[in-house]
Amino acid sequence: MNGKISKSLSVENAKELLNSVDAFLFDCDGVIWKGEKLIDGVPETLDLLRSHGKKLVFVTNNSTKSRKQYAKKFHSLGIPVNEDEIFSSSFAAAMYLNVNDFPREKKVYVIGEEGILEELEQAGFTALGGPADGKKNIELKSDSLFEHDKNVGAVIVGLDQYINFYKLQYGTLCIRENPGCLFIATNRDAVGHLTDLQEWPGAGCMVAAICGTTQKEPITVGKPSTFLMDFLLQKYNITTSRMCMVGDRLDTDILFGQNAGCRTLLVFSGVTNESNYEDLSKEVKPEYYTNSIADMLKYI
Ligand SMILES: O=C(O)COP(=O)(O)O
Ligand SMILES: [Mg+2]
Repeated sequence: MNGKISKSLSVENAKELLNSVDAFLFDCDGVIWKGEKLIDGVPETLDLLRSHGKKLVFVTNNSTKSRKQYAKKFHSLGIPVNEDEIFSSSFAAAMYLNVNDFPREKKVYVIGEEGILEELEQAGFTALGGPADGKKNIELKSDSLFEHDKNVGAVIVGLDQYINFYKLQYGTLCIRENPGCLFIATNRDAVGHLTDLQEWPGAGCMVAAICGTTQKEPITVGKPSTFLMDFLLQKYNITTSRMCMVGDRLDTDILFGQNAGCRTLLVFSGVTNESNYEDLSKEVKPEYYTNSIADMLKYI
């Protein structure tokens, strides 16, 4: 909807949107929850949409969990969601290697958390790094040489609250010294609502660190890349023009929706709000915007 004027969601257009869409694609952080806390009215809204026969799908850039771990989180918050309704950037990273025939005898170094490791393992890949390297310290001594595995053929970088100098050196050496080593970013979100009260550094800052050391740009598999859309389309026989992407970030969620040909709805319950919207929406404009998905309860 670039170039067009964005509209505030209202009784009239919410009904039109509902009638012309078969699936709602929801971003998670800032739309469904903030950290461990559900956003008000979300379970009721999802129930309402399901009662109208809509398919609900969850597309998250947060790579710290696998699809299985996300399904558990949804259940613990009282929302019944199946693993196959979740499309996370951790899954995207493993699938990128899969569809590109990454050799199973090669290894993958992970700057990130458990979610990426679980998805790699499920896809049959051997991973190194991740949380296990979170407590490793470096001592910069004149005679010490940092050894890395020459068999690492890909480095995946995602959100990592335990990022350290050891992981930065490991990932950097693999990309710089192992011939053909891939540099994959799960996503490049600047910040995210990892807790309910404030925003925290997003995967974009971990990715930027490795861009800085290697002077290379990664392959990004999460939003706004439409890589995950192929998997979604394999599962749901719905044309993208009858899907609506709902998110709190313009440069990932809304752009992903637009890149894929979906309708788009921006919500002000996460990183974009009424005060920064004007500034942030210069390049990417959603079709609709509203305070929270719970507004649909009023409009539908
Ligand atoms: O927290 C992040 O990195 C982004 O996650 P989201 O795509 O669910 O908003
Ligand atoms: Mg979000």
